[in-house]
Amino acid sequence: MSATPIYLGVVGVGGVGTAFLSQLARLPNAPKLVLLARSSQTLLAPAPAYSPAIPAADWATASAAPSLTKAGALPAEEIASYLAAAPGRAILVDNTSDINLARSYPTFLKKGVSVVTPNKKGFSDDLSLWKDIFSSAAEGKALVYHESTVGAGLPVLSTLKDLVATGDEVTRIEGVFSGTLSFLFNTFAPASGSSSAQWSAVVAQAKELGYTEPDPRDDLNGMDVARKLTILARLAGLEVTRPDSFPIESLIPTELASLPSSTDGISQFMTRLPEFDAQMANIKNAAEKEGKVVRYVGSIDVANKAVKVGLQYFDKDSAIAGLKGSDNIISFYTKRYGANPVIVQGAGAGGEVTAMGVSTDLLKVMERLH
Ligand SMILES: NC(=O)C1=CN([C@@H]2O[C@H](COP(=O)(O)OP(=O)(O)OC[C@H]3O[C@@H](n4cnc5c(N)ncnc54)[C@H](OP(=O)(O)O)[C@@H]3O)[C@@H](O)[C@H]2O)C=CC1
Ligand SMILES: N[C@@H](CC=O)C(=O)O
Ligand code: NA
Repeated sequence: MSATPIYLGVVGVGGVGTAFLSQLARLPNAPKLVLLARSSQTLLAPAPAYSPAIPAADWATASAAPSLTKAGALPAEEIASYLAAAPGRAILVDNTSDINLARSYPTFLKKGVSVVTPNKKGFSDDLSLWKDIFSSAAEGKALVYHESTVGAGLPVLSTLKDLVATGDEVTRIEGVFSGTLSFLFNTFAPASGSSSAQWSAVVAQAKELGYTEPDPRDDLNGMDVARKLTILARLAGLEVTRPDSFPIESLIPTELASLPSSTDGISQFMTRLPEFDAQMANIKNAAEKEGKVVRYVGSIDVANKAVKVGLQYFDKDSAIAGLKGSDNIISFYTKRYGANPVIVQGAGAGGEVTAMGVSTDLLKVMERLH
């Protein structure tokens, strides 16, 4: 472990952020938490001493302490300058799903501030941003880790990176990449037994359990899966230009597609979704008529540069049909492993398991920073 003092800024204290802060409080040699922000408030350890630090275990109570500086939302540039000026190495943990914060990663990295995040946006948007993030990291001698952007805390990106780094050739990646969609279909259309659950009620349950994106429409419209496949495809060597550069099957009823992307739009969507339960029941019944179940899956055919995201029927005794809860299953087919893929499987959504991936990345950055 590096002897250099390490200073941490955390943005986002929702489901993942809160779980991360409680894991941080239990880490041995935890870095000093000197900045903590949510959408409208920022808490800072006063510069130039960057002391006292914010107690991770008790940040909500400590936010009233006069020894800490309080501010409203700060521009990303200001957060980057504050962290870069700390008397040691600094790390930003972005626990939001904000594209604008993600677009400013190059600013942090060029200033030498490393980035750890479960936020998919920066790594799955324009290819130019992906390239900018990694060249800025090299320029600023900073590190970027984003394991929880695919499969939450499951070792998906580390497995793929290890395969590629050791010279294996990845030919195909396929599976179930959404914890929310896995939970929805496993509950709504189970492979064994039957379910009378309505689609909209299960969507509300997934949101309640913290599996969905801050806007659950990002799960139901397939974009969350498309973003994950974009990240995997890029790590496997494909230059995917954008996450919508391939066909994506949406489960959003057409009648609700134009609701605004605001908080009000989310609640209108959730309120009106039950009107369309029959549409999803028809999809479930059509699969059942063939003795199968329907699941939402994705695949990357590396040689043919083809990415696919959408619904597919599966035999009831298949591994995908038999998944439980929010489980993801990701199969890597490679030259070295031949016909039997490397498979990573387990919970693919939820605050604690996602935060575990963020904490693991934080430990890796702390070990590797000089
Ligand atoms: N939940 C899961 O299972 C998984 C989530 N992820 C990713 O983790 C990230 C967080 O998800 P989750 O915790 O569920 O989301 P939540 O909606 O629960 O929390 C989001 C947090 O980000 C804050 N926030 C949003 N925009 C900004 C901003 N511009 N500046 C400062 N703070 C901001 C919100 O502030 P406020 O509190 O003020 O509203 C809130 O605290 C997302 O990128 C998601 O894709 C990845 C894998 C799994
Ligand atoms: N909303 C996402 C969270 C993890 O990436 C999902 O359900 O998979
Ligand atoms: Na992961």
